Amino acid sequence: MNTTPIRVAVTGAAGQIGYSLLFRIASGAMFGPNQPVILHLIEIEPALPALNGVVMELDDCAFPLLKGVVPTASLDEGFRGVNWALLVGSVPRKAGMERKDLLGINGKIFIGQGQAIQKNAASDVRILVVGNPCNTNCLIAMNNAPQIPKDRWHAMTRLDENRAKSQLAKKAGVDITAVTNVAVWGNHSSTQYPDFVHAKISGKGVTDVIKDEAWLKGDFISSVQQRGAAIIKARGASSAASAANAVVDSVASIVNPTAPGDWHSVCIHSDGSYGIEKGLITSFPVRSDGKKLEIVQGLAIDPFSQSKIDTTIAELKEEKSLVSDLLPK
Ligand SMILES: NC(=O)c1ccc[n+]([C@@H]2O[C@H](COP(=O)([O-])OP(=O)(O)OC[C@H]3O[C@@H](n4cnc5c(N)ncnc54)[C@H](O)[C@@H]3O)[C@@H](O)[C@H]2O)c1
Ligand SMILES: O=C(O)C[C@H](O)C(=O)O
Repeated sequence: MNTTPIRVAVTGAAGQIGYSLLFRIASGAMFGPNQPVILHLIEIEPALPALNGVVMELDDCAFPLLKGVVPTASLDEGFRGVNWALLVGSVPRKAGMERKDLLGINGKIFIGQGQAIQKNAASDVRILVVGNPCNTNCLIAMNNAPQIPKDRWHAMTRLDENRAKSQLAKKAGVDITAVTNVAVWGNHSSTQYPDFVHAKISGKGVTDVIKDEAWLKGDFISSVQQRGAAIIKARGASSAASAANAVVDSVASIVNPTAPGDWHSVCIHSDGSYGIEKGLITSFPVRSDGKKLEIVQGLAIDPFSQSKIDTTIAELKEEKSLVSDLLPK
């Protein structure tokens, strides 16, 4: 048992995702069964009464690994000394909207949060942005915290990876664990490219197992791209439990070594790999050695994949230009 707890800040802690996420972190699902945690729960002032109810429920779980809870509306207090900052708090889209339509409402939240993380967090802080549009919100926070190394910033496409795996497993009639090497490229948006070309089923290329190329190039991609919207239509609210599960998966895959030969998807600061503009927060296939992430290099990108990647990167550039006034010069 480690004796020093990891301090984890969660913004929007009284929201839908928060309600699924906090209990998973406190139970040990994110950092393992021997790692104590202290939760810093950040909400806006009007949500503090609801947050108080969530804190009561956390108490009532008597989690052995939960060594403290700090509920607050103060960004300074909330981010003080934290090792991880999970930026969930922001407004979800409604039916008929694209995620980038939220930039005007949500973008500015990430200026103050980036600044407060830089001022208060532990020197080893790592950040995962979930609130949409998560890539560009992460770009805003990162650029407002220039002293934090760029490789600490992440935005979430693990939900898309998990969705893609589930679709491929169903189509091939195999267990979900047989599907590996699923890369999501680009933006967490309807332009993202879930890459079936490099994905594997039981170690074989997906195209050797699923012969229906029209499905792979058509319904597979669009169903992953549109899954968030389909859930909003069906539930009247955006995905929450599956999103929280993807947050747990994302962090666990960053802090633990990746299985040999496999990779996962997360959005990180582009270093120019695969010709993608430096500095954009872009989803790549990544591997971890338990300490550091690296972009998987050397994948051959065929013309079909390249055109999909070009489209999603063009959208990220467009989003960046829309928020230029939120990025310090
Ligand atoms: N990246 C992904 O894969 C993914 C998946 C699902 C949802 N999301 C996004 O996550 C976000 C949260 O979704 P939800 O369903 O939990 O929404 P929700 O409305 O249920 O909860 C959001 C919470 O954030 C709080 N909040 C708002 N502004 C805040 C601020 N400045 N500081 C702290 N807290 C603040 C609200 O009070 C609310 O409690 C949305 O933007 C949604 O689109 C992303
Ligand atoms: O689609 C949304 O707006 C919510 C979330 O980003 C999702 O992918 O489910």
